[in-house]
Amino acid sequence: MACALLFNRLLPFSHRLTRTSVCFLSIFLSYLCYCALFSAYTDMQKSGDLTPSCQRLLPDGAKRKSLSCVLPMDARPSSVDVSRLKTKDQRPSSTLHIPRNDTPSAPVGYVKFGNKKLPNAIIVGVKKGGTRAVLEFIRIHPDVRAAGTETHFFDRNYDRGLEWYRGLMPRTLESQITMEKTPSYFVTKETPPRIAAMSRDTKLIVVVRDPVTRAISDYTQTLSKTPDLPSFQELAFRNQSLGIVDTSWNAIRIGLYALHLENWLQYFSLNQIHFVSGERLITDPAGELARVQDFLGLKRIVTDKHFYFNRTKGFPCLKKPESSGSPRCLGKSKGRTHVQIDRDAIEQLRDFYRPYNVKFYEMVGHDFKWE
Ligand SMILES: Nc1ncnc2c1ncn2[C@@H]1O[C@H](COP(=O)(O)OS(=O)(=O)O)[C@@H](OP(=O)(O)O)[C@H]1O
Repeated sequence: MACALLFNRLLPFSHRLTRTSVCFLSIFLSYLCYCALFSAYTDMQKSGDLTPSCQRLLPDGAKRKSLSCVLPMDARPSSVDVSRLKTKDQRPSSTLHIPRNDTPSAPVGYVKFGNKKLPNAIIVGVKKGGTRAVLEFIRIHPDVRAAGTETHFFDRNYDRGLEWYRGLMPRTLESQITMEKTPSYFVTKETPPRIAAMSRDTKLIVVVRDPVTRAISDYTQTLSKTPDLPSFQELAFRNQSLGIVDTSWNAIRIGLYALHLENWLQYFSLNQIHFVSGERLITDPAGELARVQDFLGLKRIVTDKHFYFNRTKGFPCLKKPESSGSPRCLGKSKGRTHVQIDRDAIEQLRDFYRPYNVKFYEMVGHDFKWE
């Protein structure tokens, strides 16, 4: 418009026809330029040419710390072939799924790498053995990601199917291990064949603890939720004066490790199962974690420098990460003061468990020294 007015004032009428043609021509040329630019931009989006911004976050060698890749919000396709990412380590398993509005927790401008995979390793037990500590300690390893809650898939939720189970897992890069822990698996008869049906290569971790202490810990937890529970002795013995133990009580039954292990060995070989000492996990967490990392085929990254002994808690806790945050101890339900049980009852239970413990030591080739 401004162009037309200017021309009207400055030039005589005879030239107006030519001027109008020039105006139309320039509008038409602008339209052509706009079309060409727009189609090039759309092609770039379709081809997923997002490499430059991802590469800034994923330099060679920066293996898997960068789980997010910053993309401009207006250049986000729903699923992008990441075969263009330069190195294998930069690539998630097959496709880069970029969530849309169904991930409200993701910060604006960020997308997540990786896929949800079925677990490669499961902490299958034992209840009150120290399973939470092992999971929380191993998951600080950059090559490990874990489901936060106990899924109970193989014992209570099996009917929901493997896709439901997979949906509970965190996203992982191809090189990362997916883990979960559900301590009741170890004593559930159906679990070993079900895990074997998912994958015979699944690595299994069992955190074991003196079965007498474990039973008292289990009872202490139940009592905290059910204050009118009968006494420990009433539940543990059918006849205490005759020393007859009630093996139908779960708190006792769980500690018969040799019996449960026999069931597992029908489906898995011993070298697929790693036993963590619940006692040493408290006195030497770094040593136990070194063995767990070896078993999982991981570089020993979780070491002494990650732990400190918290005197108030009476347990090892995780040190403050370098970047930010605060030191982390497990919650109040871990490391409770145990209910006092009389010495005779404890001695009777030790006598009861001894042959089962010895059998267990023989089976696994390690003496846990529960005396
Ligand atoms: N670092 C650290 N901090 C706190 N607690 C620790 C730690 N390492 C091992 N433990 C022991 O873990 C016991 C709880 O075991 P679980 O996590 O397997 O319990 S549960 O089955 O998930 O309820 C818990 O048992 P209780 O002491 O009887 O409460 C602890 O003894």
